[in-house]
Parts: sequence; C-alpha cells; structure tokens
Amino acid sequence: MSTIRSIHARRIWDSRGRPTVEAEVTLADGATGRGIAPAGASRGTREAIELRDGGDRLGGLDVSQALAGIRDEIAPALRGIDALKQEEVDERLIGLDGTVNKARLGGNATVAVSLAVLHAAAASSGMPLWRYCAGGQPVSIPLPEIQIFGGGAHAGRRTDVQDFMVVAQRAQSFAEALEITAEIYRAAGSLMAERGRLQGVADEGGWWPAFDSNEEALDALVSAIERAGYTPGHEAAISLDIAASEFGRNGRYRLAMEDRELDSDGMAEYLLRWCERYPIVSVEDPLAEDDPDGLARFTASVGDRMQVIGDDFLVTNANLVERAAANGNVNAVLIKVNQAGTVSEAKAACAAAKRAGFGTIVSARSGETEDVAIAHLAVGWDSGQLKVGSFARSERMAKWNEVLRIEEQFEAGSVGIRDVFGRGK
Ligand SMILES: O=C(O)[C@@H](CO)OP(=O)(O)O
Ligand SMILES: [Mg+2]
Repeated sequence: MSTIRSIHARRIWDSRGRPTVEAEVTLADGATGRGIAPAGASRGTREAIELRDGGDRLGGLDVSQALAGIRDEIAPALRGIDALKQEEVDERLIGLDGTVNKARLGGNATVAVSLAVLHAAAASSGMPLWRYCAGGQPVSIPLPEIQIFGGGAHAGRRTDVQDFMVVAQRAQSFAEALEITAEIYRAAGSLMAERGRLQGVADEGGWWPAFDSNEEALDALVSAIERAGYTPGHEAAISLDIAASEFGRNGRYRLAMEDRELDSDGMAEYLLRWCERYPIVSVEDPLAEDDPDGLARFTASVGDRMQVIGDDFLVTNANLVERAAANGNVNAVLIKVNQAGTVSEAKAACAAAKRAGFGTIVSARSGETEDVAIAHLAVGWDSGQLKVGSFARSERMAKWNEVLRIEEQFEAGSVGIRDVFGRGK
C-alpha cells in the first residue's frame, strides 16, 4: 500500500553553509523518499516564503519552526493519504498552511514534504523518478544552461549581471553538451588565471567575476568559447540571467559597475546593444519584476529571435504565466519548485507555460544540496532545458551527472536533444 505512514523532518545544511529542511516520508509498503528545500539569494517578492527563525547563534537563519510545523501539523494531516495522489497531498499542504504564499508553515517545509512524497511514490511504483513524473507522456533530455561566470547576488554583486552562461546548442546529446561546456569552463578559468584575475568561484560554481565591467565579462566569455575551439554563436551560444529585480525598482535601474542609473527604456537599450554584439540566445529577467511594460517592450523587440525568461517575474505560478502569455511580457518561464512551494503547483506552471507556447527551464537555486530531484523533473516534465549553475561544486555536479545517468537509460537515438527554441520536438 502506498499510503503515507510517517514523515520525519530533520535539519541539514546547504551549499552556503545554511540550515535547511529535509523531509523523509515512509509509506505503508515500506517505500521511502527524501526531499530537501533549496534556497534562493535573488528572490522574487511573490515566491513562497521560507520560514526562518531566531536560533540566536544562527542570526535568524534557523529552520526550527519549519521542522516543528512538519512534525506537529503536516505529518499528522498527511498520514493515511495515498502518496500516488500527489495533487491531493499538495492540496492538503496548501489548505493546511492557509496563506497565499506558504508564510505560515513555510515554503521550505511544504516543498521538502511534497518532494519527499513524490520520491516515495516513485519508489513504491518501482520506477525511476523521471519516469514516474512523466506519467506515460513523452519525455526528452533537457539542454543544459551552464554558468561560466557567477555574479550579482551570488558574488557580492561583483558584476550587475548575475549569470553568464553557455548553451551548447548544437550538441547531439546531454553528454556532448556537458563536454563542450566543461571545455569552455576550463578555458575561462585559464584565461582568468593568465590575466591575474582568478579568484575562485561564486555560489553556483561559475568563476568569481573579477571584471571591471559587464562587457568585460561578456568579452571574456566569447574568448573562452574561442579558446576551447568553438565558434561563438555556433556550437556555443550565450545565455544571461540579468536578475534585474536585484538592482531595478520603480522603473529605475542602478548599474553599480558603471556607476549610472537608467530608466526602463535605457536598460532595455543597454541590453539590446549586447544582443546585437554578442551571440546571445536567451535572457532571463532583463527588467525588474515590477516592470511588466518594460518586459513586454523588450520581448516585442527580440522575442522572435531570442528566449526571454521570467523568473522573479513569474515565480513558477500558473496564473502569472497565463497573464504573461496574454500580455506578451516574456516567452519562457523558469520552473523552481520551491518558488511555488509544492510539486503540483510547479507542474501546473510548467503545463500552463507549454499551453502558451512558452519555453520551460527547470532550475536549481543558488543554495542547493545533493538532492537531484530537479534533474528528474526536467526529464519527466519534458521541460526541454535545465539550469543548475556550473561545474566545480558537487551540489551542481550531482544534478548534471544524474542527467548523464538518465540519458543512459534512454535507448540510443530514441530521444533527440532540443535547442532553446524546442527544435527537434
Ligand atoms: O536567479 C536564479 O535564476 C537563481 C539561479 O541562478 O538564483 P537564486 O536561487 O539565488 O534565485
Ligand atoms: Mg533568475
């Protein structure tokens, strides 16, 4: 029987040395599943709230309230529910919390439990997680977006732009995409070393961006692609997460590196110049979450040839995705389970995006753990793309390597890899 027998919650630690929540679910048939809450640094204001509390010595970073909520309220309420009924489980979590943003029990509590139930249900069904998530629907191996330089909130705001990434858009397999990007990553490292600029890595494993301008980082990225023996824009293209909500509000954008302030149109023009000059195929959060008109203008000018992703702007919310599709604010969405707070809500956002013809990118957070669930979600939900950060940090490699294992399970040649525009569907 796949009914939930018990849920245990424990405090574990994430890749930034901060406490986080792990839930462990045991079913009546003995199957178990574990889920861990990741944590973002650049967060959208409408994300599910993670519950953090006093814990004197931890300065408000502790998660003891979230753990207590799982023990005292969530575990008793879910006992006896069939783990195969993920939506029922998640509806119970949403109802129990009772707020619009999981503020009472904490999105970190609900997401850990929701993922743990998903894992346990897959184990009980005797299926790998990706196959269980697919529910019999067609799947694909996602194209990876891999960070080469990590800036913004992940590197003490060393650059304004948060993620400088590479997409190996012509790779024929995930294994090949990883290989190409690893070469570019290492080339970028030696380039930094030669310039006396190598200063370790940022939160997601991308090189610490010791640059004097955002453009210098872009130029270095192009040089790294060339040094690795590839043609920029051909085998390897550039993908950026501007994370503009971090430095833009009320239509004003403060570029610290260049010591200037731009209005919404100025910011868009600044980015459009990059789009002309560099082989950029995807831009995430080019304008702030409170600038939907700016986003719509930006998408109107480049959306026919480029992916424009809403992350902080859409916070993995199906209603917001539908509204964005109607208003043309963006043409793709980042899918982060902990932004929504439950597996079912994230899945609904992904489904809404596909109905709207949006690109979908399953994404990790900047604070991560060894949990590899998102590798399986990207495959099982057929998202087409996966964003996990970089190399050089094992919480990232655990996920990339997991996709390699999943790819091995596919029959050779039966599943094509897609580029950012979904070619090969
Ligand atoms: O903005 C993002 O897309 C993510 C991952 O790069 O960062 P964070 O988890 O800090 O929100
Ligand atoms: Mg982002």
